[in-house]
Order: sequence, then structure tokens, then C-alpha cells
Amino acid sequence: MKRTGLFFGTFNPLHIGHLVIANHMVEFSELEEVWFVVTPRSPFKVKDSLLEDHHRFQMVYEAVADYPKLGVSDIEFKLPQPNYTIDTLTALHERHEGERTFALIMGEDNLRSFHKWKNYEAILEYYELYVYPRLGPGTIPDNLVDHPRIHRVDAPIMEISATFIRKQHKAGKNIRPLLPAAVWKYMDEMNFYR
Ligand SMILES: Nc1ncnc2c1ncn2[C@@H]1O[C@H](COP(=O)(O)OP(=O)(O)OP(=O)(O)O)[C@@H](O)[C@H]1O
Ligand SMILES: O=C(O)c1ccc[n+]([C@@H]2O[C@H](COP(=O)([O-])O)[C@@H](O)[C@H]2O)c1
Repeated sequence: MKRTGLFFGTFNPLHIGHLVIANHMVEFSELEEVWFVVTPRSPFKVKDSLLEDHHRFQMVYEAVADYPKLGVSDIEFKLPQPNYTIDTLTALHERHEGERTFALIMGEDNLRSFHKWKNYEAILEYYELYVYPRLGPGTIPDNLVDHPRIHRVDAPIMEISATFIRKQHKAGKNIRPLLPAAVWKYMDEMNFYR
């Protein structure tokens, strides 16, 4: 059984913040591989110049091509929207039963609002959570502090966002160092976020 960490996001586009976290998890936690799960529509997010699913998928695919322990999943493309993580976990579990065990990777910011996720208690009952530090307001609810299924991993804090990248790229700023080379190339050639 392979222990697979799942890193969910819209990845519009994938940036080095995402890549550093995923790589850190796979090198410095019990996780043996990490998959980026590209989400068509996140429950609490408004669509802001969201590229088509296949373009976001392709950019992740190319960015992780030479990272043997990293992968990308399109499982949510055919699931109902908005995409609730519990439903995706169930679908992945069914598809890979006996072959992989799945865990969730999440920033501290998401852990602070995790109690608003669909069936979050069920997620915690069946899956491990690997949490990395993230700046931002709010506190972690008492019942989630020291929870036996929540593991803290001391990954570096990289405060960049895809929103910043899209906005500044549109404004003509050079944001190239914030993107994996393959993502930059794809985005530039396709004239995205202009
Ligand atoms: N710099 C970062 N460091 C660590 N985690 C991040 C970083 N940026 C985003 N994340 C987290 O990675 C996951 C996937 O990110 P997602 O692409 O959905 O958001 P984003 O990069 O913040 O994009 P946007 O600005 O479009 O909302 C989310 O859980 C998000 O909180
Ligand atoms: O399942 C839920 O209720 C739920 C609520 C909010 C977010 N999520 C997942 O968390 C991922 C990151 O969310 P966000 O809004 O921080 O980009 C997103 O891609 C979803 O897969 C899931």
C-alpha cells in the first residue's frame, strides 16, 4: 500500500509555492508520493479568470513531469460541481482500494475553516491530515488542536498566490521566478491571463 498525499486546488496556475509544499511533504513526511488534484470548482471560491480544467491540468502535468514522486489527478473533472473533498476522497478510495491509502495535505489557513467543509468529521474519521504552516488571521478550533489524525509538517512559508501572479502578469510585471519553468512556458505561449 502506497501512502499518497493529496494536494487539492484550482492551480490557476500552479506556482512554486504549491510545488515547494508538495515536494517538502514527499521528502520530509511519511507520505511516499503526492498528487495534485485539480479542482474544477472549489466550494467557497468565486471564479476569477479561471482557465479551462484541461489547461490547468496540463500545466501541473508538465511541471511535475521530472519529479518521480509527484503526480496530478483529474478525478474531479467528472464529479459533480462544486467539488466537495469528501466525495473525491470516496471516489479515489474506490478506484485505488488495496493499492493506495490517501491523506489530505492542507495549509493552516484551511484548517482554521475546516469545520465549514462538507462532512469534515467524516474526513477526519477516515483520513490523515498533513498540515503545513501558513500566515493569516484566525485560530485553529480547539477540537482540531492535537487531533490524533492531524500531523504538522514544518514546511517553508511561501506567501505567494495565483491571484497575485495573474494580476501582476496582466499589469506587465515579470512574475516568471514564481512559476515552474514549464508553467511559465505554457502560459506565455498560450497568452493566458493577459
Ligand atoms: N503560497 C502558498 N503556500 C502554501 N499553500 C498555498 C500557497 N498558495 C496557495 N496555497 C494553498 O494551496 C491550495 C491550492 O491553491 P489554489 O490554487 O486553490 O490557491 P491559490 O494559489 O491561493 O490561488 P488563488 O489566488 O487563485 O486563490 C490551497 O489550499 C491554498 O490554500
Ligand atoms: O469539501 C469542502 O467542503 C471544501 C471546501 C473548501 C475547499 N475545499 C477544497 O480545498 C481546496 C483548496 O481550496 P481553496 O478555496 O483554498 O483554493 C479546493 O480545491 C477544494 O478541493 C473543499
